[in-house]
Amino acid sequence: MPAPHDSIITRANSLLAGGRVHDAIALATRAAQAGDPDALMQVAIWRLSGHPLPRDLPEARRLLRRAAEAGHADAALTEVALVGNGSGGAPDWPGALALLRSAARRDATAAAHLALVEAMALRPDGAPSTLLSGDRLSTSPDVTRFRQFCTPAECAHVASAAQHLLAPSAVVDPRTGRLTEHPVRTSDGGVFPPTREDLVLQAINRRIALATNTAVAQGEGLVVLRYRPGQQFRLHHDCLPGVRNQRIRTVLIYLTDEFTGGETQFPAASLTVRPQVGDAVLFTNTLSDGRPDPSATHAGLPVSTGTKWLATRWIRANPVDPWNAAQTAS
Ligand SMILES: O=C(O)CCC(=O)C(=O)O
Ligand SMILES: [Fe+2]
Repeated sequence: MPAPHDSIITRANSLLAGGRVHDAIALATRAAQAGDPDALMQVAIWRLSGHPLPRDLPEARRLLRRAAEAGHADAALTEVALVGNGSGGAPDWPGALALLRSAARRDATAAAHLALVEAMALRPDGAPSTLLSGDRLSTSPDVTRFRQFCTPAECAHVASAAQHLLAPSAVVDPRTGRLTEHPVRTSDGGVFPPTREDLVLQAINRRIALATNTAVAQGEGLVVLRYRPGQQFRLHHDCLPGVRNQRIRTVLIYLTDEFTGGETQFPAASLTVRPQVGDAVLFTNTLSDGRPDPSATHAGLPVSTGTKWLATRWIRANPVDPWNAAQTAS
């Protein structure tokens, strides 16, 4: 028997670990129905992940709503993310912003997000209200740089929001079972899942959509990479082998510039881009017929000193569903 002071969540998780799935669900669901904020959040997480309950995004949103109303700060932020990015309903920027405003009255994290969003010039749908203009650095490959695409405060936010997502890009060697260095990318990195797309990130994603003349839904989840001295992204192409929905464009946003080395290089154009904080580089990976453009091969050169932080958004030919990873891979 678990100790009586164990939380419902601890008890539900130990029931799950012991294979007593029905008992775990019954315990947490009962507590959620009684209005326990942690239980509401737990059942919402199960509804989002699809384990041990079937995925049900609208139901997850209803549970998050009740948890947020009961004062669960993380539930409130998750609800804001889902309302804004259209998980379990149509994307609703004004609705998400109103929820963020109300969360910001109680929660410092929400208030910090709101301050960053309020400093942006946005249309009612969250897209930038100003035109973005870039400088063409090369035509083959097609590379454009947008100076100060993000403010230093936005860059700092993206990097710090990504801290808990970072994992070494090591892979398991199938022969030895041991972790070994990824053959191409030695940085640490992570992808923001839809549940963690706060409105600062969503506004940046909308800005990227405008700059690339694509729909927000064509973008894969924003990736953040951190390169320490010696780390690099060796020469590669962003197109994926054998997929129908190809990565047609890439946007890189330099989140820091207090480092040496770490330039982005496009050998076919003899082009080397020196990162400056907030600058974005947009390039096209495919030719007009949709096939990969060989000249778009590029590298992130090794960092010599300091730490390079980068945000990458790979943009597909057609919308991707962030809740369906299999679809992203094909
Ligand atoms: O680190 C860089 O400058 C390049 C990153 C890159 O190629 C990518 O994220 O696809
Ligand atoms: Fe790349």
